[in-house]
Amino acid sequence: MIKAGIIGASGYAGSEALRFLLNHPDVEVVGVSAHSDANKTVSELYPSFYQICDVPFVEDEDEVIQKSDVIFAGLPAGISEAFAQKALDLNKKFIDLGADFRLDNPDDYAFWYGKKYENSALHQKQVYGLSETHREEIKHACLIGNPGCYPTSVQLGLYPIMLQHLYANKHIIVNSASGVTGAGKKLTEDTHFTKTNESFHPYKAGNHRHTPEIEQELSKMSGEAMRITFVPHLLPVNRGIVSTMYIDLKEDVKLEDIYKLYQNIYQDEQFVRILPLGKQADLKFVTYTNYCDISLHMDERNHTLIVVSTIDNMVKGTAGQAIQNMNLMFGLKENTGLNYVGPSF
Ligand SMILES: NC(=O)C1=CN([C@@H]2O[C@H](COP(=O)(O)OP(=O)(O)OC[C@H]3O[C@@H](n4cnc5c(N)ncnc54)[C@H](OP(=O)(O)O)[C@@H]3O)[C@@H](O)[C@H]2O)C=CC1
Ligand SMILES: CC(=O)N[C@@H](CCC(=O)OP(=O)(O)O)C(=O)O
Repeated sequence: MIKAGIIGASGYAGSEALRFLLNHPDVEVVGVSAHSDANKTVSELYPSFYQICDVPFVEDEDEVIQKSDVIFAGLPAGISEAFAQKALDLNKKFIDLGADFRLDNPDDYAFWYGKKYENSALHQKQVYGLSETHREEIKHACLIGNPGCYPTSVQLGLYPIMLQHLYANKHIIVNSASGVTGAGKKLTEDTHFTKTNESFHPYKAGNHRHTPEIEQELSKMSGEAMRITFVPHLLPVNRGIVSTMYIDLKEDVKLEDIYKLYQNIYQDEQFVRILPLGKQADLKFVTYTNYCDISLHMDERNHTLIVVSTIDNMVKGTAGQAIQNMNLMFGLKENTGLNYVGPSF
């Protein structure tokens, strides 16, 4: 059995990782940590765990790190470095659900997150954890920067286009909408029920911190410096992301050929489903699952491809992705513990 621990386990990302790990046949959860809720049991904080996980959160992250073979960190940006270093010193594997090991360029991290990489040597070991595009590196990694939720949906939606250079220009417009769990459990003025319910609005338009992560990875896929204009929106649902991407295509590229290309590139990927032409990706059918559903559409008049990509931000966008990566790191079948079907209605 793999011994797994979660630090920052009282947050949304950490508790979602716990939900999946408890159902994983090859994992034993050996420790969970939290600060404000230290000494409360998991089920006191989250009643869905009642009689399933009644252990208390401990305050000391080191205790969890020492007991575990793999540590999942669901912490705010800027505090994972020291924990990751401790884990690696003890030959453990570390999967960071936050943004501290995603960006290759320290200047990008400093600019977008307002913090510096303190331990440069540690960042040489980081591997970007989008399983479908970095599989071989992930298998040998000890330190994973699990992708952001929006970047996961966008990259999976654009990967075939990037690989085949089907874009007419290197600038792509991306509109995304996320459920409110994306903002974490801490209540803010903008996440009050009264403010989100029956509303829908953009935020951080053209200025969201996932922009450099998306550009970094699209550029690696295409081998060219890609740029995006990214506009996230807050959707009054608990879970789910819908990303809509608009790509001006090279001449003579047809929708049917693009559909075949997507089918071909994703044919062995269980968690990426290319919907038949004419169907529309819908977040309802991926919620609570590790699936990413993609639909393809053509604006014929402007020769613009429209790609719609949907995921559950808490699963393929966070915890499910992290467990998919753990499976790869430990040589398990990649879908172990992740075979959930979404709701029918
Ligand atoms: N929600 C989502 O959809 C996604 C989240 N992520 C990332 O995952 C990480 C966690 O996000 P999320 O779960 O949403 O956030 P939450 O605010 O829900 O949880 C944060 C967790 O971190 C703990 N924490 C806060 N400050 C400290 C500290 N100084 N030292 C130790 N623990 C601390 C909190 O515990 P306590 O309050 O007890 O201190 C809590 O357990 C973030 O980096 C986020 O960006 C990534 C992808 C998607
Ligand atoms: C709806 C909502 O607020 N979403 C969050 C997503 C953040 C997130 O999860 O991003 P990291 O993993 O990079 O921290 C946001 O826009 O900041």
